[in-house]
Amino acid sequence: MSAIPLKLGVPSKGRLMDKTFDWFGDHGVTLRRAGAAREYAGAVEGVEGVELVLLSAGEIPRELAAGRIHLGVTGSDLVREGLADWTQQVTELALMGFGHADLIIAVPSVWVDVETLDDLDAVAAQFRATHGHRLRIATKYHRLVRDHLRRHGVADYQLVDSQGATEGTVKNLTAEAVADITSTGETLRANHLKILQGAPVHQSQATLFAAHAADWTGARGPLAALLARLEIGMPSGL
Ligand SMILES: Nc1ncnc2c1ncn2[C@@H]1O[C@H](COP(=O)(O)OP(=O)(O)OP(=O)(O)O)[C@@H](O)[C@H]1O
Ligand SMILES: O=P(O)(O)OC[C@H]1O[C@H](OP(=O)(O)OP(=O)(O)O)[C@H](O)[C@@H]1O
Repeated sequence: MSAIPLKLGVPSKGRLMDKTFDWFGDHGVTLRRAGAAREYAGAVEGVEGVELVLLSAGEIPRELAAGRIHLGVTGSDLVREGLADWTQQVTELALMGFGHADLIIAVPSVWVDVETLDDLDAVAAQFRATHGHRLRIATKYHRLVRDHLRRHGVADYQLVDSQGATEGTVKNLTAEAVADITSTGETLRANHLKILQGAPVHQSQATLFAAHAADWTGARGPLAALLARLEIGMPSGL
């Protein structure tokens, strides 16, 4: 059997999976899981030469960077966080219009004097003098939050790693503030946190990416056919 030239990585479960399948279906390309329900293999109907690879949304940035998949669907936040210099490693082919979430910074609602990043900066300097350690911001988005705070001149803080239930860290006294994804805002409200005013750190949505490091020999034909079905222009430089 000859190797399938173009590999398309899509989320295998979680929030983005069903909507990814629907998005391709709406564009005339049927993605189908192959084999048993728990087998992470699949087929693409309607375009020749495209193999479906089912992966966790969180792993897709790494697989793109390594060139093990040619195309991948994942949140724009995960690519920016996971890949240093992401524009050198992938090209955005389509913003898919679902999986919207904002990466924001939030502080306790009772901090009535803190509404903006400038206020946070002022409080952070005071905090260090009073408590003997820097104000702690819990997050799993280290790269994006550091870059954002650097751009806004906030320096007197430390990040503490939180890979889940991040909004609980303030109540648990392991952080004073959080930086996390929100969509409805319910988790923040339930944990008595408020979002700082101003633009979010990042506005994320599901995005179709192409990998620069993939072997495109033999894959450009299937890519052209797939992009024609999706009504996306052929990117330069692949
Ligand atoms: N509350 C939310 N509402 C909408 N989108 C969200 C929300 N939280 C996270 N997301 C987005 O969903 C994507 C992550 O999806 P998901 O949690 O399914 O992936 P994951 O972390 O790789 O999960 P797993 O590894 O368990 O499969 C991210 O791009 C993120 O921005
Ligand atoms: O604004 P909301 O609609 O309330 O959604 C926000 C929550 O959703 C995500 O958590 P997820 O469910 O992925 O769990 P996690 O704590 O493991 O990150 C995110 O980390 C927030 O905690």
